[in-house]
Amino acid sequence: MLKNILKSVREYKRDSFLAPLFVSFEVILEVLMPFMMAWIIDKGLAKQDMAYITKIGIILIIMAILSLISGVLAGRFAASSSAGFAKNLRLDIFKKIQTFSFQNIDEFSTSGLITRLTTDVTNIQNAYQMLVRTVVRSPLMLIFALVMALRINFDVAMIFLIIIPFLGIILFLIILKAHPIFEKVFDEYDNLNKVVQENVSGIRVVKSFVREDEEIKKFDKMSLLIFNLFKKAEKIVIFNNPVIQFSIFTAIIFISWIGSTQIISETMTTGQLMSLITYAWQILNSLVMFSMLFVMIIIARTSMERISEVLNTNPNLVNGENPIEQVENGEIIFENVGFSYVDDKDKLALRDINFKIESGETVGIIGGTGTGKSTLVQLIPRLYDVTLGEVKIAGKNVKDYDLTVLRDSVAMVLQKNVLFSGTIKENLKWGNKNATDDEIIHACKLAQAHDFIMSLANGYNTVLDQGGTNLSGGQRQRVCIARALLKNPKILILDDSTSAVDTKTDASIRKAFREEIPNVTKIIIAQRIHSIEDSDKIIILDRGQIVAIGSPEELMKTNKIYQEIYNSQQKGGLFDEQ
Ligand SMILES: Nc1ncnc2c1ncn2[C@@H]1O[C@H](COP(=O)(O)OP(=O)(O)OP(=O)(O)O)[C@@H](O)[C@H]1O
Repeated sequence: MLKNILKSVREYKRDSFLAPLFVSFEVILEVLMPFMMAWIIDKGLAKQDMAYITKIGIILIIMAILSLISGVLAGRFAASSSAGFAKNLRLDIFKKIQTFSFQNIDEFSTSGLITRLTTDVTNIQNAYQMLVRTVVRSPLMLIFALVMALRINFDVAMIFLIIIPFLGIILFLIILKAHPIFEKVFDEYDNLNKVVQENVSGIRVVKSFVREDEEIKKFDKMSLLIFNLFKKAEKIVIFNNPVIQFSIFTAIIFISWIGSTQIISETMTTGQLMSLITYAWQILNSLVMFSMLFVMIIIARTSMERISEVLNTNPNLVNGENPIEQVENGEIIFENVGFSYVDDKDKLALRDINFKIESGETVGIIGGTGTGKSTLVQLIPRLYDVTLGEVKIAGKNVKDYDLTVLRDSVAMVLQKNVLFSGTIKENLKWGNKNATDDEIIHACKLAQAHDFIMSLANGYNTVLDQGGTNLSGGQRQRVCIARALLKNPKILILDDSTSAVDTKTDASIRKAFREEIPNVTKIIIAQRIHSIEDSDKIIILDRGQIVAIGSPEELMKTNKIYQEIYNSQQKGGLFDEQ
């Protein structure tokens, strides 16, 4: 886990090495200073030797300045190495997420991935910064101060050898108890992010349903849960400070008591006692720092586990060996296809799906909500892989194609398609980054988007807000269709993508498709039967299975479900027109 994450340090290895190096200089100087102060007291003051006091004083000042410079440099390198490491780590996670399949993303959840990219990386950054400064500083300070103390007075300094292992055990117990709670905290962070993400992206719906109070309550509940978990974890963690303080103050009292009796009996000098007390403080300091580092490591360990989960996940949709580099035509075959979102053959969202679509055909898919229409079409460009059976395009299993080639040949306008911030033209160019203005206009004309785009003050250069919220639902759908057309696909799938477009424009889009792109296989999922009644074939889905398949005329004659839908919508249509 650690190795995998530390790979992201890369070009910041030098700074990560320099920080502890300067920390070591700082520690050596800090530990030597009390020793020399003892000389001033014992040798200089006792003999009233001003020249000696001045000489050692000047050396001490130089050492203090050098220690300060080392400290500043160590801080600078620690900050740059940790910030750089975090930057690389974030990029590595982001890159990995780009390789994920829909299924991988479902497993982690979008909010889970956002927490990993933000909070978790920040935790690791903080711990790393502390680590490069403290990992050398604390043990070095502890060992040097201890050695110096033992050198001054072995018997008195023995007290530290009892206290340090005692504190080590306590710290270990604290980690053991606090770690599982921090783990829970981060899971709750995922949920908090989910609430925020849902609320912010759906703020218009929240407002139109006057759900602000409920949303605030939901958020408050989540925050309170995190607060309580943190409190619980901190209650355990906070315990280490008083324990350390108590132990060290006991040591200082003990040293002062023994030390003063030894001064009286002239087996110890005042300077030595003063140095011993300073070393006790340094030991205290390094233990406190060490315990803080431990707390950070407990938090960071949870974050590291969560991040390495992402980094270690192999995208479950990858190219096979020698992938096919070209899709010949738009013929689609489903053979005994079954699909489960949870990869469980007993929980199939689609079962026994068999059909053939000839290249260039227009096929409509209808069925009630949740019957598997979107699921079925997502198997064509391999957004998900089948659980059972095979999906073939132009006679070859979709798994045998190069993924990029496959997805370039299958343009899909998803039900929840999004536009990104940028101009309309930039969004359209997602379909083909080399598209000329003429090609863009042609695609927009086919999608019946050109006229409304031209009516905007800045035409194709109109800047869209995030999600394209400054366009109407129907306008957004048409831009998305044009974007898909620009890919020059062999197969075009519209997943309920004209639902917000008026019936007349919808008919014009279909007419344009028929006339202008006759060789492209078109699959249209629709709720309105009008949107598919001129298809070559219609597939009716019910509870994940095909219940009928045939031309609209055949179905009208033979299929009860189709007749019912047709008649009910026909009535609705007449009613609308009255
Ligand atoms: N990402 C997912 N993870 C788990 N289950 C899912 C996921 N997406 C859809 N499902 C489930 O699969 C089934 C089919 O959903 P699908 O979206 O294909 O239906 P649909 O016919 O397109 O519905 P609609 O017309 O409402 O869009 C539903 O029971 C749904 O709950």
